[in-house]
Amino acid sequence: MDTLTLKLRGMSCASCANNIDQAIRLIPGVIDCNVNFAAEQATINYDRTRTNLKIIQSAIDAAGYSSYQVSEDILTGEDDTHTAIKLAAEQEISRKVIVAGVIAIIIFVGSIPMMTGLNFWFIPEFLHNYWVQLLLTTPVQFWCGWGFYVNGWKALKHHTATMDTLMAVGTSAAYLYSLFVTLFSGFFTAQGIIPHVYYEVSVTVIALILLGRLLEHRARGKTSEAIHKLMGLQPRNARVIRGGVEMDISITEVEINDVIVVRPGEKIPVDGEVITGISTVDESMVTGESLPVQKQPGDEVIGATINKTGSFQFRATRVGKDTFLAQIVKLVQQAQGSKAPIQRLADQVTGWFVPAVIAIAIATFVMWFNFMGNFTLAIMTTVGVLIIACPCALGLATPTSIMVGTGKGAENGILIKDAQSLELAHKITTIVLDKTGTLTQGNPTVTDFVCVKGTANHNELQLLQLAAAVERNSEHPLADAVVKYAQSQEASLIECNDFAAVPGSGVQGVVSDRLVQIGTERWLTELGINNHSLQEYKQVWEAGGKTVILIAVDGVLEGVMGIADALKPSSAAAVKILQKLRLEVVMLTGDNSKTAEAIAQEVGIQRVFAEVRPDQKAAIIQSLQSDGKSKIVAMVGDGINDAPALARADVGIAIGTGTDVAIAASDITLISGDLQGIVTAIQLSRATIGNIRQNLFFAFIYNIIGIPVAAGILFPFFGWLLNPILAGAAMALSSVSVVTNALRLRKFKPKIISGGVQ
Ligand SMILES: Nc1ncnc2c1ncn2[C@@H]1O[C@H](COP(=O)(O)OP(=O)(O)OP(=O)(O)O)[C@@H](O)[C@H]1O
Ligand SMILES: [Cu+]
Ligand SMILES: [Mg+2]
Repeated sequence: MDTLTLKLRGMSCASCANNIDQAIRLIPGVIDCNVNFAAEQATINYDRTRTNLKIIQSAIDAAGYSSYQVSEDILTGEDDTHTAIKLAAEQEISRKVIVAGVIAIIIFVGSIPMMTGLNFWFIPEFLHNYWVQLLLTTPVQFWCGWGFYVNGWKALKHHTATMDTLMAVGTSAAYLYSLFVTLFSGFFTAQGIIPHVYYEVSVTVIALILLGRLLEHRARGKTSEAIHKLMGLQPRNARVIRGGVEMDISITEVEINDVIVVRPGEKIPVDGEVITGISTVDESMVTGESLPVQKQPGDEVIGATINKTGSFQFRATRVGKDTFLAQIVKLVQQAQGSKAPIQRLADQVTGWFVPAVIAIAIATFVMWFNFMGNFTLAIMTTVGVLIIACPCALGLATPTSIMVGTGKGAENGILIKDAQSLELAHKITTIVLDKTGTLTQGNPTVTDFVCVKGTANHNELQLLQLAAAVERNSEHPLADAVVKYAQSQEASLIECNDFAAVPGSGVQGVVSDRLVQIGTERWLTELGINNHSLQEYKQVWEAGGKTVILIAVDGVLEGVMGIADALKPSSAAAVKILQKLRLEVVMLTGDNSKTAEAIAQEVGIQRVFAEVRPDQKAAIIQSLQSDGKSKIVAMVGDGINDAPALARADVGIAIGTGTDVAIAASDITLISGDLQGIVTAIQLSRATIGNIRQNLFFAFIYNIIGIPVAAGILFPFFGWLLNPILAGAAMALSSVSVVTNALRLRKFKPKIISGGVQ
């Protein structure tokens, strides 16, 4: 399955998004599709063997819209063209708003003497002439309002209707009625009716709707501010050393393995590994971690972060669209384009909204004309209904908040992969934390080493050499610790053959013709290896929260090692806060239960699942999910062994400093690995969902109150009718208020809850 993101052009409201969605879904080979009105983009999952970009694009064209592909490289300036197109569109709308606005004012002023019965010397009488008004209105109707006809027609060709249909029909009705009065005023006077024109209705409504669109456009631009901020972090140039010469080159020319020089205060251009020099780097813009990070040779640096104190040189490891920053931008864009489950309701409503409104409009007309016999009121109420009933606020309610929310997440070092996880996060009831690398720093170090045969004859060193030879082949953090320890003891390197890793248990290999097996006590017991000696060491170390591994050579236990991995400074406090939020916090680890208990006690976790094999982690998540009603389980982990559990959990949260596999399997990534990020993610989810609810309220309330009032439901009781001009104003206001409310989310700041008394 392939995924494709296309930027869309030509949508005017949520019904347009629905139409495009349907058009794409009809293509054979398209598996899933998601059109986002606020982000103006479509994300399409398709089968490469059955369809392709061209077919999809022509289907969008055929539906009456256009599309273009977003470049994956954030630096190619592709986004600039998008901005330019948007700007041009905005300028055109502004021109139309000005023309329609000025003409509306002229017509209004012209009718003041008529309405008030007073004469003003500065208001020429001819302004009230029907023919003059016709002359003024016609360009507004057909130039400013042309877009309504074009889009309405496009929709009609596909047997659908959008807000443009409503606008085209509504304003045309007012215009044509007035035109009829202008041409045949005698017809009305003959029947004893004083003829009246309603040119100002169509002019003002067009002006208001376009003004609303303009404001909405501008405000919507701000919802993707976070992405632009992220993109803006990318420096333009890099200073590389090529052929012994230092030179400034454009960032797009930097290649992998280039050596790059960074001075104090400069931005690090791409991702890489330090080769010489020591410094501290401010990574807050990418990881959300406010404290500067020490860097020395061998450490990784992230592009777009700022070098503080020293100078250093590093080797580029990832450039272009592969850099960490580019990946973040891509993920955030995808998340912003995804659909939250809460939107389903709004989607369902928009689906039948326009046809329903047209039906209500017809019914209104029939009521007023056939039963009341009032043609003028019939026209005006119908126009009012058509104009106030617009689904665009409904279509904007969810996606605008999601855009701001996910962007806010990225700003705080929390990468949210899709809207669904953002929505779910505030409902989490249970948090499962992996031990190694999640609660602990994941930099295990060997602290104790004891050999069965004692230290005589360099037994220790020999055994260490055997162990390191095997562990060199393993990617496990514990293996790393063993290898580092061996290096510090100056153990020499030997070859290892027939290496095999048993996940969750240990590793083995043949070194100098001897079978070396390293792993858990349970595994060695399974292998039939007697491991009774050295128990006293093992127990003491485990009680101290250390991981103990056993080393056997040719089936005989030869030594034990105690490996310590310090807790992250944030762990205990984060656990406390989560518990304060009434979440059940659970620890899940592959490590020995005594070690696990010791660590759990240190951070304040009561429920522990230890000695869980990697393949069982997902099963435990599942059992927690079915443990009582409405359990929403989040899993936080870093390792490859956590991936199935992360995928299984309702919300999988990966530690950004962990493995790529874990990050890929998760829904949310805490870039810096600080567990406080879980709390922030939950708070952000709460804030976003609250904001969406307010938006949906705004969007629905206008229509629920507006449509019946416009249809004249209050007329029999109070004699109230909704002037079509007011309807236009209300409609424009509804989308503006929704977007403005979504923008309030930009003020979101993680609330610091202290671990102590609240
Ligand atoms: N390469 C290895 N060398 C030595 N022991 C290993 C190795 N791999 C696994 N083990 C043993 O298997 C146990 C379980 O490993 P596993 O990877 O499932 O969990 P973990 O990393 O200890 O903990 P967590 O599940 O909290 O991340 C380890 O505690 C260790 O004793
Ligand atoms: Cu609209
Ligand atoms: Mg782990």
